Amino acid sequence: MIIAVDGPSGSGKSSTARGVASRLGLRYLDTGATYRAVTWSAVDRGLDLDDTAAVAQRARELELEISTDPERQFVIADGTDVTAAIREPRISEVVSKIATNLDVRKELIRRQRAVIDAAQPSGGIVVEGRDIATVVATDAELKVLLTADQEARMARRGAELGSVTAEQLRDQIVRRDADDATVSEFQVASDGAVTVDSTYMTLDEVVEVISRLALESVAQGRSYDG
Ligand SMILES: Nc1ncnc2c1ncn2[C@@H]1O[C@H](COP(=O)(O)OP(=O)(O)OP(=O)(O)O)[C@@H](O)[C@H]1O
Ligand SMILES: Nc1ccn([C@H]2C[C@H](O)[C@@H](COP(=O)(O)O)O2)c(=O)n1
Repeated sequence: MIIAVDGPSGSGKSSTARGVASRLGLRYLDTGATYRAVTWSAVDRGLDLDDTAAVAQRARELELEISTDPERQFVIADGTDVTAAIREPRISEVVSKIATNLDVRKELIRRQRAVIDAAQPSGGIVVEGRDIATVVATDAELKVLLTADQEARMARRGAELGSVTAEQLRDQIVRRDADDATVSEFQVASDGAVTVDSTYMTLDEVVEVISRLALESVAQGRSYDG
């Protein structure tokens, strides 16, 4: 089974997808972490991030190991544990440049699909990002567009980051979504996707709703099979 969770920044995709995977005993893939790892590597090597060919070459060459255990997440890039480093503001500020590089996307989508395929024998995977339902795993059994209004998303990110200015928060949420939306459609639900608006829901409630939708889609699949 594949559960796709897409949506804008700060809507709760990572926390929710990880929670659903833990609850249902599935694997979990944070596709944003793959874009962040390439960004970390390009910055580490001092590449010009506007040099799309050089950055795409880096994406193809990077040795990337990403955990799909929802209880123990890590990312290793060329032998370095970058789990924490890829979340630093210096990476968040520039990651959209790498995520809008179409050759980088091609390479990372190929790798993401390989991870998804590898998870199938163990029961399935919850995959979160921006283009999972529309590009990476169009055959997902359940497609969720997870939203929350902009104020709620900015407040959540503010609480997570601590002391940040309103301008920094706006950059993290509004500017990044605008840039990312130039290459992926994550602001309206794609065909067959269910929209879950988490603005007034707790994290536990969102995990509960999506887990229930997943179990219902499995039950429905069984009855179609006869
Ligand atoms: N329903 C919720 N209610 C309140 N806080 C939430 C909820 N869901 C997630 N959060 C909190 O909001 C913050 C952002 O959540 P998360 O990182 O999961 O979002 P995201 O959509 O994956 O963001 P990004 O795409 O930018 O990585 C986290 O601190 C998380 O704990
Ligand atoms: N499937 C995906 C996943 C992520 N992105 C972009 C969006 C951000 O610019 C960056 C990091 O994502 P985050 O960790 O903040 O969710 O990668 C994308 O374009 N497609």
